[in-house]
Amino acid sequence: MSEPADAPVILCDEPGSFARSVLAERHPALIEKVRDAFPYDPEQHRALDALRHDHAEGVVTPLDPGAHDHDRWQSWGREYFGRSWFEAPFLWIESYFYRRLLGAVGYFAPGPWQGIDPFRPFKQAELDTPEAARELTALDHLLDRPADEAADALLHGSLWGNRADLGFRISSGGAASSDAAPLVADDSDVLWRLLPAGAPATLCLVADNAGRELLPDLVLVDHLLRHRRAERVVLQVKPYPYYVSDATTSDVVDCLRHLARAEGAAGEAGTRLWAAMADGRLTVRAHDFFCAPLPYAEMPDDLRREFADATLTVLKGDLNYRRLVGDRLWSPTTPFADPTAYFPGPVAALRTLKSDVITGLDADTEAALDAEERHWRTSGTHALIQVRR
Ligand SMILES: O=P(O)(O)OC[C@@]1(O)O[C@H](CO)[C@@H](O)[C@@H]1O
Repeated sequence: MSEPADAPVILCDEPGSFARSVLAERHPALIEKVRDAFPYDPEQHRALDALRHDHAEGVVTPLDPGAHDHDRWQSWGREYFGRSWFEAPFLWIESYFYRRLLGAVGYFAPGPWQGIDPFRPFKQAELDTPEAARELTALDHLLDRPADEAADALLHGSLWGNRADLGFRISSGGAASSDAAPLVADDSDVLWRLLPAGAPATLCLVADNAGRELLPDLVLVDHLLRHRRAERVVLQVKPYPYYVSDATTSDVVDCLRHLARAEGAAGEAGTRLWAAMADGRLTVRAHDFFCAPLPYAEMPDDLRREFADATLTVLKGDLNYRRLVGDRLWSPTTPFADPTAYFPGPVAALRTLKSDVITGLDADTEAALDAEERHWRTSGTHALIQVRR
């Protein structure tokens, strides 16, 4: 079994590794996708060219000294500046890549492009797909079922919604789905015991992707509030665009509007959620730490207090999992409770597997996965619900 001291931090220099492929293939493709999606000016094109070149062949350079977050990144990245992008820890360099991409298109600098989300067209297109429409229509039947049965179905909808990750789809050739496989770990009974109906629970939901992941997340939130499994829900999103499709406050607004305008049960859920925002039962927060290149073990005190005050914190998605347990090559049978022992309150991970990090499997499951599929850790075809009380 791996201990933190001997579970190696994932770097990007290992030939053939998933982390290396993200840097070598996913990031350059994303730069071009963003470039094609906007009528950028010559300066923005030059900045994108420079980022692409540095990323492939150059070294990691610090932010411009005038950048609002220069000092923060200086302290987070001191040891990686001046080295190849491929020598940095995977978790750190991916966050820095997104920070630099936003910088290249002028997201942070005062001027006409300030605050224009370069990923917005992709996130919005998600909402208008026939698949998204079908998922909302299906709620008409689902929400008629007994509350516990509906709760389970909505929990799974939110879990598998995590496949709707646009970064992942850039490198998986667009495939977002296959039939849902049995979960590789399933603590959903523990999760439901932490949220019994009628108890005054506060749920903290740390969102991941916008669009087709956030819609089922919001429908789940509506169900928990409506059936009194939660008295209050705090939805934590990113303070700025990140990892392509991660949800920001604007994306929450887009999804709530989309739901509220829908027909049938989806529209009713949207109307209830709109009201829950107005009366404070549903709150949106966007802590800076959610875009930091750090594991949750290094969270600041104010966020630690928020998590400590929640009855349960649910972390959605693959990146949140990496940050929760640490972006390390754990032995898969390392108990989930070990690397999450520091977390200040009960915590659940809802995640489809899209990176090498995994803990909490039993030995038989690990053996079956190894026998069944070479890339089970990164293919996005497996999922888990893990809980540490
Ligand atoms: O957090 P999410 O949206 O579930 O997944 C993010 C992701 O696609 O991006 C990283 C590589 O770019 C991996 O951790 C993971 O595969």
